[in-house]
Amino acid sequence: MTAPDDTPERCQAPERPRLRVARLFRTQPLLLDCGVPVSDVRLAYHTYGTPQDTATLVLHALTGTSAVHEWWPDFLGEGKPLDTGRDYVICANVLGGCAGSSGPADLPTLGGQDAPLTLRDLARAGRALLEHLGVRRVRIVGGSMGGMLAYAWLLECPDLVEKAVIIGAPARHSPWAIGLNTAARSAIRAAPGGEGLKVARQIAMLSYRSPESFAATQAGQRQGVPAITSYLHHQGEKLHARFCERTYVALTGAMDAFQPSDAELRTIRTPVLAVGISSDQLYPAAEVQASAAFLPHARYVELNSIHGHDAFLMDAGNLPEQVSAFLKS
Ligand SMILES: CC(=O)SCCNC(=O)CCNC(=O)[C@H](O)C(C)(C)COP(=O)(O)OP(=O)(O)OC[C@H]1O[C@@H](n2cnc3c(N)ncnc32)[C@H](O)[C@@H]1OP(=O)(O)O
Ligand SMILES: N[C@@H](CCO)C(=O)O
Repeated sequence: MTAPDDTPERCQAPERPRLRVARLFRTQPLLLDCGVPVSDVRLAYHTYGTPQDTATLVLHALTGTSAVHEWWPDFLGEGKPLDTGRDYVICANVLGGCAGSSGPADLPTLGGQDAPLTLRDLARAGRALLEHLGVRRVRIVGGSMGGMLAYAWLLECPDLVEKAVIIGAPARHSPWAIGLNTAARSAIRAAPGGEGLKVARQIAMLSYRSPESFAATQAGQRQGVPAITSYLHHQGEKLHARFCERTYVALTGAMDAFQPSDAELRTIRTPVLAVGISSDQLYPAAEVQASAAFLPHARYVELNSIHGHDAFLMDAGNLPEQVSAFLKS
């Protein structure tokens, strides 16, 4: 990863993707929904393509980063939905994240605890980044947490959003999703310092794939233990090496607390493409479809894959073509 800088790239097209950091809310603080004001917020971001005043904004998943080229190669590039030959593509690590943006350790506390963040807080911080970059209108594309955050953008910044693609995400968390996050946060609180985060990732991984996916990829033994056991340990170690437990608690808390009403969802006038994933155990396709049904201008399509929730990242099928067609329409 190259060193970040805070220079908006107005005059030249970037040669290689580069992490930049914008410093926002330096004169006027961001007032979080919990009532705490935050000044001098850092948002780390990548841009792709030539700067324009209309952009495509990518909203990453829970443990994602702004480096879309690293995690979504099927979607980013010339002729792809995030068309670097035609569009100005922006992705920022969310407020509260741990990939260059201001995270819980940088933010003020509330009653001695990390100040709770909301998805609307994250959207408001993102809006300030767009202003910093001179962007007036956006098409937004988000998967998983990024899809829920897209709902927050549609409610918080309807004036900015031209259209939205919401992949593998409901408008609000079900008891099932909150329950999984509760168990993950309990693990972190029971074993702070890393071991709990590893267990949290193991729990989450079981909801990100499917029984059929693991039967296909993790049958049998590996080094004397069931392959799935060794796989989950490996995934726990991997997340521990790249993620922060306070961010995990903050972002899962923000997702769980986001509960827009049916009436609020019906006010969304923006055209939306909602995508369910046939084998999603975390956010069942029917739940994604039911959320989209509240939106007056939503179309629903389904990605068929055995690989569960993570299919949008690893087994996208013809979804890139469908997203391209929607964004160009
Ligand atoms: C690649 C990145 O961009 S990660 C940084 C940014 N992260 C994000 O944006 C979040 C979104 N990305 C993700 O969640 C993930 O990267 C995904 C879903 C796209 C892919 O997950 P992966 O873990 O790479 O894929 P998969 O489930 O196939 O696991 C492969 C890994 O498990 C290891 N593995 C597979 N089976 C086993 C097993 N039985 N025992 C031990 N290890 C195993 C592989 O060796 C490989 O390890 P490595 O990643 O250290 O090379
Ligand atoms: N696997 C993705 C999806 C989570 O929703 C991540 O780790 O962020």
